[in-house]
Parts: sequence; C-alpha cells; structure tokens
Amino acid sequence: MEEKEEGVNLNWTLPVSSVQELVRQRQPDAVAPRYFRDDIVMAGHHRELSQGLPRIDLGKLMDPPSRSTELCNLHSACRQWGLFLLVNHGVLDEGMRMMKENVQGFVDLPHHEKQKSAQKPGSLEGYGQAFVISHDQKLQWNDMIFLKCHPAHARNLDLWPKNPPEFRIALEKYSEDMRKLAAEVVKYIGMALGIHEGELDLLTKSFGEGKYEVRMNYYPACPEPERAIGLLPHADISGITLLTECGNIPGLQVLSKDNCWVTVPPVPGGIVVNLGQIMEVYSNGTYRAPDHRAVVNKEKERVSIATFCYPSPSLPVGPSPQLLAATGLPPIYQTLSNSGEFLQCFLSHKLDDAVPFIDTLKL
Ligand SMILES: O=C(O)CCC(=O)C(=O)O
Ligand SMILES: [Fe+2]
Repeated sequence: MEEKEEGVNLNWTLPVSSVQELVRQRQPDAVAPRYFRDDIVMAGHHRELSQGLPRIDLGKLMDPPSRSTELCNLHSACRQWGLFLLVNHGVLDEGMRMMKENVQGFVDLPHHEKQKSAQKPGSLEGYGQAFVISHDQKLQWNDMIFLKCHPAHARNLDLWPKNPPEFRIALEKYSEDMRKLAAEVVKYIGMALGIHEGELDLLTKSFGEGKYEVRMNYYPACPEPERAIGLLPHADISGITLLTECGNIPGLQVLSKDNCWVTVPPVPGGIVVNLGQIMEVYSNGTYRAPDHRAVVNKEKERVSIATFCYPSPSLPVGPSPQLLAATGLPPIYQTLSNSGEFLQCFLSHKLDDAVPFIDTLKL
C-alpha cells in the first residue's frame, strides 16, 4: 500500500539512505530497483547542439556601447531556452574556488560527520534527499545539502556544517556574491523584457533584498547510468537559479522547445543561469522556466551548487504591469501577493498532480 497521505506536500521528506554510502559500502555493479528510472531516462530524445547554448557576457551588458546587442541576445536566450551560460560575471575566482573546495570537502567527510547536518522531520533543509513522500517511491541518484542563506535571520545555523572549518565562511561569502549577481542579472532580464524606470527599480531591489537558498548536489558515479537519474526533470520555482559546477563533468540537461534533452556542457569559471517559474509568470509566458534534469555517469562523481534566488515580498508575483501595457496582451497568469504566497501555493500543490504547478495559475 502507498504510504502517501492526503495533504502531504513538498515541504516534507522521508529519510532514505545516502546514495554515497550505498555506493561506498556495497560497491554495487548494478543499480537497486528503487533507483530504476527507465521510464524517465529512456523517454525523450537526446541531442548534442552543434552551435551550443547561448552565452551571455555580463561585462557587455554593463557597458553602454555593447549593451543593446547583448540585451537582444539575452532576450532570445530567455525566450528560446530560459537558460544561458553567464561569462565575465565579475564574481571573484577566490570566492568561487573556496566554495567549491568546501563543498567537495563536506562531501568527502565520513557519513556520521555529515549526519550532524541531517534534515529534521518536517523540513527539507539540511543534508539528505528531497521530496521523498512514500516508502515505495522511486529514488534519485543524488544526495544534497540544502541551506537557507538570506535573509540572515532565516538561516538555521544548527544545520550549517562546522566541518570543513571554512565551510560557513565560504557559504556566507558565496551566497552574498550570488545575491549581488542575481540582482544585476535580473535587472538586465527586466530590461531585455522592456521593463524600465520605477518597475525596473522595484524588480531589481526586490532581488537585492530577496531570499536565497543554496542546494549542493552530490551525484556518485553510477554502475548503470542509463537506468538511474540524478535529478528528475523539473522547472525551478525560483525567480532565477545560478548554478556552479564543481568539476568538468557534464550532467545537466535542458529540454529544448522541440522536446529534446540537450546537454549543458560545463564551462570552467562560467555560471549557468536558468529562469524559474516566478520569472516565467512575471514575463507573462514570454520567457521560459525550462525543464531540466541531471543525468549520471559511470566513471565520475559530480558536484553542483544551485542558488535559488527569490524576490522579496515587495514584489507581487504576477505578469509585469508594464509588459501588459506595452503589449496590450491580457495576463495569462494570476497575480499572487508575493513570492511567499507563490511558494506556499507550490508547496501545497501535491507532487503527483498531473497538472504542472504553473498551469494552475493560468487565468
Ligand atoms: O546538478 C545540476 O546540474 C542540476 C541541479 C538542479 O537543477 C537543482 O538543484 O535544481
Ligand atoms: Fe533545478
């Protein structure tokens, strides 16, 4: 019998064993049935892109002579893919390196040490797995540690690892860098959409003062990568997500408009930006919050760091008033009072609902 209960939501997860421990202790040469994802991995075609995914240069956006051309590139990247590789982003190498080293250092700790940051019942925050709501649910080939970083009062420091000793400093610095970067990137996304003056200031300010959560993903090497999935296809619920990959190991794939899975190749020093559902709603569906997933491979473990960036409560979450006025189009989504209400609706939307969350907001 399914142990799923009525009213269960995504803000809750059952403890399951760490994939890393499973691999370390048993050194399996096959994937356990609970991880078989043949339905998902086999579904859909996979394609390598000859011309590559869009690259956006933040330096060019900041520099007035090159801005308008780069805004056109940004506009088409957000429309076509909802994902782009951000280069020349200005985040110092030192902070990035320190964060990557500390996340890898945490991953390499003995299990009992990592368990000091284990998720507590009733919350997704901490070390564990996301969204496990029944004992017979299929699992993902992923362990993670998920921590709230901004605003500072939202931090649950009891879950922040004390080991490696510089982990906390690295995360604090990194999330601060991501907060500043997100506000800048969102400003240009707003400009690309045609937003200006007061509304552009409100948008930028709301991300400057917004909510930031960091999810560090660990995908061990997998004996049967074609049978398992690192992360199931999903669209992020955030405004935008900033993704840093710790090594040179591909794994992230994005769904193209014509429904092909396209591998996002890691670019050393680059940051992958993907739009979340809040921006899809804000753009009245002009921009995409793309479905993406993580696949695993046989030889190498992979580590990624996703920062989910949300606007502060000062921004209503609905189609941009300026955009509606400029296009004369009707809103396709309802407006919720802020990202808190948006998240609440998302969390109470049951996992197994056939309708994607964003469609429940359609007018
Ligand atoms: O590991 C990756 O590349 C994807 C991570 C991701 O999509 C997420 O954490 O939401
Ligand atoms: Fe994601």
